Amino acid sequence: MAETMQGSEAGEGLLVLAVPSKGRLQENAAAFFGRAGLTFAQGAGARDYRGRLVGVPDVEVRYLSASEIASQLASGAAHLGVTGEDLIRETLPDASGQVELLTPLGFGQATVVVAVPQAWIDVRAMSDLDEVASDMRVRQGRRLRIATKYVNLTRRFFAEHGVADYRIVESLGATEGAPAAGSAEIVVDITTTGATLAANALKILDDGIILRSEANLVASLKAAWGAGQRRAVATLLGRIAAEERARTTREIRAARPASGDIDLAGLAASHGAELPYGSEGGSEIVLRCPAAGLFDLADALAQAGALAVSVRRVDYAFGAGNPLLERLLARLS
Ligand SMILES: Nc1ncnc2c1ncn2[C@@H]1O[C@H](COP(=O)(O)OP(=O)(O)OP(=O)(O)O)[C@@H](O)[C@H]1O
Ligand SMILES: O=P(O)(O)OC[C@H]1O[C@H](OP(=O)(O)OP(=O)(O)O)[C@H](O)[C@@H]1O
Ligand SMILES: [Mg+2]
Repeated sequence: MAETMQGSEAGEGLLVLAVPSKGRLQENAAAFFGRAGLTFAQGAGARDYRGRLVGVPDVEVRYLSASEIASQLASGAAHLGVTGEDLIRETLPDASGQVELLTPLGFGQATVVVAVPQAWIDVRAMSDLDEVASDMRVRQGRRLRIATKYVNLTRRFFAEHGVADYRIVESLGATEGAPAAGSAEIVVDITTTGATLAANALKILDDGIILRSEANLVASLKAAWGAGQRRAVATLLGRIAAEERARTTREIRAARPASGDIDLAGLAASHGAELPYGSEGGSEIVLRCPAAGLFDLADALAQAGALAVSVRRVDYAFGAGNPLLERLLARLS
C-alpha cells in the first residue's frame, strides 16, 4: 500500500506552479495567467498560500515572493514559476544548469546598475571606479563600500571589470539611501524609471549596466518531472503558447474576388502570413499574419480584388507545435 502510494506520487505527482504573491510582479503575473485562460482558485482565506487552477488537474499553485520563487525553482521545490531574471541570476550560481528561462513576459522590467554619487564628477566608468577604489585603499587604508542585495551579481561584474578593492555591505531595503546615510560609498540596485536614483543624487556609470531584467516564465530542471507533471506542463504551456500566438497575430477574412482569381499562396508568402484553413474553398478567404503587418496585407488583398476585407483578433490560436514545451522537454531528457 505504502509502496503504491509512493510510486504514484513520484510518477503522477502534482506540478507546483509558483506565482508572485505580492509586490510589483503579482498583478501582472495574475493577468498573464488569466489571458492564457488559467484562473486561480485560491484557498479560503487571503492567508492561504496554496491554491489550484480551475479546470486543470495535477497543478498546485503556491503563492510566494519573487525571490522565494527563484530559490524554489533552483531547489526543485517548484516546477514552474514567474519571477524576475535579476533574481534568477542572483540566486542561482549555475542558472543555465538549474532552470530554463522559457519566455520573457513583457513586464517587470528593471535594470541592475552600478550607481555612484552625482558629486563624483570625474567618475564616469568602471575604470574610474577602479582608480577611486585603489586610491581609497592606499590613502585612507579602507575599502570602497558597495551597498546591495545583489551580492553575487556585483562580485561577478566587478571581477569582470578587474575591480577588486571593495567591500560589500549587504542591504535589505532602501539601498539608494546608503551613501547619504554614510553606510556605503556606492550602490548596486535595480532601477526602472530612475526616480529613486535621482532622488538620492546618484548616477549610473556609463558601462555600469549589469543586467537588463524582466519577468520570465521559468521551469526548474531540478524538480521531479513525472508523468503527471509532464501532462500538466503540456496543458499549461499549450494555453500560454496559444495566447501568445493569438496576441501577436491577426486573422484577416475576406470574400474571394468575383472572378475567383487570386494568388493567396503568393500573398501569404510575401507577407509572412499563413493560410490556416488552406487556399481552396468557397468564397471565404482566411489568413493569419503578424499583427504588425496587417495593414499591408489588407491593402494587398484589396488590390488583388478581394472584397469585404476585415481584421480581427483571436483569443487563442492553437498550433501543431509548442516551442515552449519542446524546449523544456529537450532540456529534461
Ligand atoms: N521598479 C522596480 N522595483 C523593484 N522591482 C522591480 C521593479 N520593476 C520590476 N521589478 C521586478 O520585481 C522583482 C521583485 O520586486 P518587488 O519589489 O516586487 O519584490 P519585493 O516585494 O521587494 O520582494 P522581496 O521582499 O523579496 O525583496 C524584482 O526583483 C524585479 O525583477
Ligand atoms: O527606478 P525606480 O522607478 O525609482 O524604481 C527603483 C526602486 O524600486 C525598487 O524598490 P521598491 O519600491 O520595490 O522597494 P524595496 O526596496 O523595498 O523592494 C528598487 O529597489 C528601487 O529602489
Ligand atoms: Mg521591491
